[in-house]
Amino acid sequence: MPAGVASDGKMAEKISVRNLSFFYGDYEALKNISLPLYDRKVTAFIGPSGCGKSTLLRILNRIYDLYPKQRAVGEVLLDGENILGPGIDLNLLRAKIGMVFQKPTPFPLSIYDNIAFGIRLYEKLPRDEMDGRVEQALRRAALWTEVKDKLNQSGLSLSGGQQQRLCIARAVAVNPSVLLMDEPASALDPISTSKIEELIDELKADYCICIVTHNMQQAARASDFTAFMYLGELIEYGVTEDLFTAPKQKRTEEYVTGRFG
Ligand SMILES: Nc1ncnc2c1ncn2[C@@H]1O[C@H](COP(=O)(O)OP(=O)(O)OP(=O)(O)O)[C@@H](O)[C@H]1O
Repeated sequence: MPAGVASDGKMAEKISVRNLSFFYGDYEALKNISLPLYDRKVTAFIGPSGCGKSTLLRILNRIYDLYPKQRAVGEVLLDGENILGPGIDLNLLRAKIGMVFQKPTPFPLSIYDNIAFGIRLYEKLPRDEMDGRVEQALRRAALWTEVKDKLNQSGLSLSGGQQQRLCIARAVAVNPSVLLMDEPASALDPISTSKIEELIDELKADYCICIVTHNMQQAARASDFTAFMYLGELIEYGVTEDLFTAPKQKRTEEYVTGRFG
């Protein structure tokens, strides 16, 4: 059976978001959202500023848990298990669901240790195996040839685009099954942006990828499915090409054609 296909021949639903609402204190930032996130596909979250895209992404690995007064209601099933429930090991969850932020955030460590640091949290490996894992992660993030001769230099010495690929390498190094990306290319120049988009296209062979983007062309180019959100509601979800060429909702059409937002 091909990867990413369930036993009944359908695409495998890696994450199922079900009746999800989210509150910052009393403010309801997400209202009863339900959608599937398929394995080995890219899903883009789009919508005008403040519609809840980042909030939705941040629920998927429970980053909101770090903040008091933030609360999710509903279910987010990862391989059938509700990750919003009690008793979830958050470190394990964040190893399974990696996250890449808008601004590259390398640790102030060597390139090598940026990758090894995360692996050491979960596994104790002899040096030669660790070397192999670091190389593998850097290759996956299309960075190896650029850094292989300077692994001991600081991650902060790299260009912005390289730093972002280092962060992607750091996320994939712990063998996640889902990658969340919050506007991963918005701080980068056009060449670095297209490298990140190419990389997303390669990585989707192995991961379920969710990407928040303000860039309509990027969503259209890089994603298989798109969710259009507005004021905390999911207005429309579907195959990216359909949503861009034949949107069902008027507000989706206005947004994707640039008439508002
Ligand atoms: N820490 C917070 N405390 C209170 N309200 C918040 C907080 N973070 C976000 N919000 C509110 O929740 C709503 C959704 O915000 P969110 O950042 O998810 O939107 P977004 O679609 O990602 O926006 P942008 O495209 O501008 O990043 C907004 O109304 C925002 O003001």
